[in-house]
Amino acid sequence: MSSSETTPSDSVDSVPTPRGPVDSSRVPRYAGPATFARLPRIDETGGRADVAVVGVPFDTGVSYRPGARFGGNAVREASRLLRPYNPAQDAAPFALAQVADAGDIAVNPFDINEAVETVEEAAGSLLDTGARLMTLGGDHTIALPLLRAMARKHGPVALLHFDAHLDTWDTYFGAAYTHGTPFRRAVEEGLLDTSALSHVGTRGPLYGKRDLDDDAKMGFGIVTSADVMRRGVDEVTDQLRQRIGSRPLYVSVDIDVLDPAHAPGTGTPEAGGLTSRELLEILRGLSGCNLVSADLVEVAPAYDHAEITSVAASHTAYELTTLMTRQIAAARG
Ligand SMILES: N=C(N)NCCCC(=O)O
Ligand SMILES: [Zn+2]
Ligand SMILES: [Zn+2]
Repeated sequence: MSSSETTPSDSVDSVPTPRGPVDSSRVPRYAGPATFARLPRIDETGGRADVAVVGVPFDTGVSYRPGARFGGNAVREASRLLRPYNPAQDAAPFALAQVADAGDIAVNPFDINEAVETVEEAAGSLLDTGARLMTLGGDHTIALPLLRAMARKHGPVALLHFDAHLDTWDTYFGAAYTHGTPFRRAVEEGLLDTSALSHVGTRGPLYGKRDLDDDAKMGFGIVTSADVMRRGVDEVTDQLRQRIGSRPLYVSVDIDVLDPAHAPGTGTPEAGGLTSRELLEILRGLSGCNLVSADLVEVAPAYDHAEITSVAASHTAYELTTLMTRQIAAARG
């Protein structure tokens, strides 16, 4: 397929021209194995990527429906339809910097502690090459080792967390590492800049009012899904941007932030969520933020229909990737 990939012409001095996606006008987009957006595998770019898309097929941390271990590959399949120019951000993301698919991290499904260590190590190795990460989960447990790797590189990071759930609960069945607890652990470990923590899209029943009190004590601000509906995307995005400022920013998107009408394929669905249009617009509004890496988690394709969820997820990852490549290109001048 290498003879049919798009070859962007606007290379920057001393930076190799990025190798782009397979050209879908010459090779049918449904042909061949799936990589994210039909981009090259990282072994096809000499192990080099400015943004590495990496899968984490792991769902041992879930409290309800399993299946997010298949999420990354479902997103890759759905991403075959993405195109090289992103009009909403006026950018050709894969021409601005090298985005490559780094494959999957092979994590132990029978041992959460070991899995968490494996993710941290693999993420750290990719970050050490200079890449930013666009991680495709997997359940939300993986945000903890990803944030450990981020903090090691950047120090405590600002967090923008899109999710129906707080994910700052303490333990489930006595277990500290679950998909409902990563951000409490991250605060406890000092991985986050507690002056810039926001949940967006929060909704649904809680265990008690104390969940909110604990969350606020950790430093989180909450923009509920009803806030997005009442105040609108622009006002909410302005507020989030002010809170983030120029800090290194990590974005974690749990696909259940979307209403089940927009993302049925997930393990812990909650009614009354964001539309995919709202999510994509808020993300686009982050342009200029110092986005150091992002994850997209909790896609569970067994509950999906007509790829509704994985298509929304692929577009979410596309907007996040575009933000990162724009920033990389701007820094190169
Ligand atoms: N989907 C994520 N990440 N967390 C949901 C935890 C919901 C619960 O079982 O209380
Ligand atoms: Zn959630
Ligand atoms: Zn979550």
